[in-house]
Amino acid sequence: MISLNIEKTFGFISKASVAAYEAQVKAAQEALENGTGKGNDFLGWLHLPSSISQEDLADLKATAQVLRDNCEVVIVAGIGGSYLGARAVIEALSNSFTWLQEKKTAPVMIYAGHNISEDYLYELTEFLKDKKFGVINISKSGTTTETALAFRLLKKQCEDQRGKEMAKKVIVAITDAKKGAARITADKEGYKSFIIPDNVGGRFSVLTPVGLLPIAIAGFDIEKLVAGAADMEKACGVNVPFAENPAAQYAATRNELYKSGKKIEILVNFCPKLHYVSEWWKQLYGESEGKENKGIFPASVDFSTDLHSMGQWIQEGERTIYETVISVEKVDHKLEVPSDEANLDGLNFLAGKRVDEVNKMAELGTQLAHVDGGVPNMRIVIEKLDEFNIGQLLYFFEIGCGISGYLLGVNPFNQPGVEAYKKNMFALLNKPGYEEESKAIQARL
Ligand SMILES: O=P(O)(O)OC[C@H]1O[C@H](O)[C@H](O)[C@@H](O)[C@@H]1O
Repeated sequence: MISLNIEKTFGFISKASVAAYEAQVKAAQEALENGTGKGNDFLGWLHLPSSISQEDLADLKATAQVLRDNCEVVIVAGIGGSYLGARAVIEALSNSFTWLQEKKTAPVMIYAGHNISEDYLYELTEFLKDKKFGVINISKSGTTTETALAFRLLKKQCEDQRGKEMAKKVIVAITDAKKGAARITADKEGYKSFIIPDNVGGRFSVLTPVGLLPIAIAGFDIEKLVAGAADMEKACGVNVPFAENPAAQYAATRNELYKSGKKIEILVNFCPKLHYVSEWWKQLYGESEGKENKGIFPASVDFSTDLHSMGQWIQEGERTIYETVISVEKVDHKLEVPSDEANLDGLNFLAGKRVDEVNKMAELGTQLAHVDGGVPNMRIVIEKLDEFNIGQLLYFFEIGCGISGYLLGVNPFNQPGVEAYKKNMFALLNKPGYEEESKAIQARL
């Protein structure tokens, strides 16, 4: 079970000030539960874990098996909420060198449609030339340029390389039930498709087919992932007392820190496999809260790596930050530091110790140093990196985000600001329908 420790924020904010959020948090939880708050048409994620059926999972697993049987490589084409959740889970659970291993137990998962780099796409299509590959085209709106562009290239290559019939088998669409170009293409081509429910926004969609299908293809147990999330759904339920509800505590603490001038939350890990969990978290909190000229800026670092790059800033830079550390209790493997007679590197004081013990002391030492340096610290402890625990972590952050957004007073479920760059890009590229905008933008250049 995930636990949250906020003790090391109390030198900066008081225990009483966090406790004072109880009523407000309760109101936020009830607004979520009763669908009476802002953005209430996007609450499909709230009870998603407990409502996923065995049939849903069986359908996903069957499709995953088709791709596993027919592909050496699977491209997950999507951006933002349409790829980060899958990537976060897959990378957290995979061997760090999985794509370099000779004997593969699952297709190699590659991501595309999340940038517009010509070199990235060229190099990808080159790499795929002699590969049996499949594609999952993931886009809720079905109109996102980055993803649509990559999919256009990949679809053509897949059909040319593998033939129309096989392409039909190994291309899957995950999109809206009715709207958007991805839906039209999937229906016309006869692709297997899954629906992203209307009331689940992209950044909350990891437990829909958006995340579950790629995760199943990569060989992970989606049943356990969902079970972990469902467990957290209970642990963070509206009837759980404030002091015992980790998501309520997290939401209250971060809002109080924000009020006290801590404008930046840095999500910290000591395990590189969690890098994409942080990327997923940044979208979740950034898009949900960064609006109306307010919102905590979500940042992230991978320690101890970034202690050697960002550590100086965190220790002694502007005191507007706090840290939330994801601490993994148990590692999967055992590796001891060997003893060396010559001891030229002076490391014999570590001989016989587990590498993880060194890492844990780095973690503890960092926490104490940063708190001494004026950085409040929260700790989320998860038992280990497996499907159940990751499922818990995902839902913890989702519900924490819903509550936190309501405490902040914004609509956590829209993202109007994301359209500004798209409008300009379409105007600059002379997209039909943008004639006026094109003229106006040209006049500014
Ligand atoms: O799934 P899609 O409709 O392609 O959207 C993909 C992503 O891009 C959008 O611009 C939004 O800002 C994100 O919230 C979304 O997750």
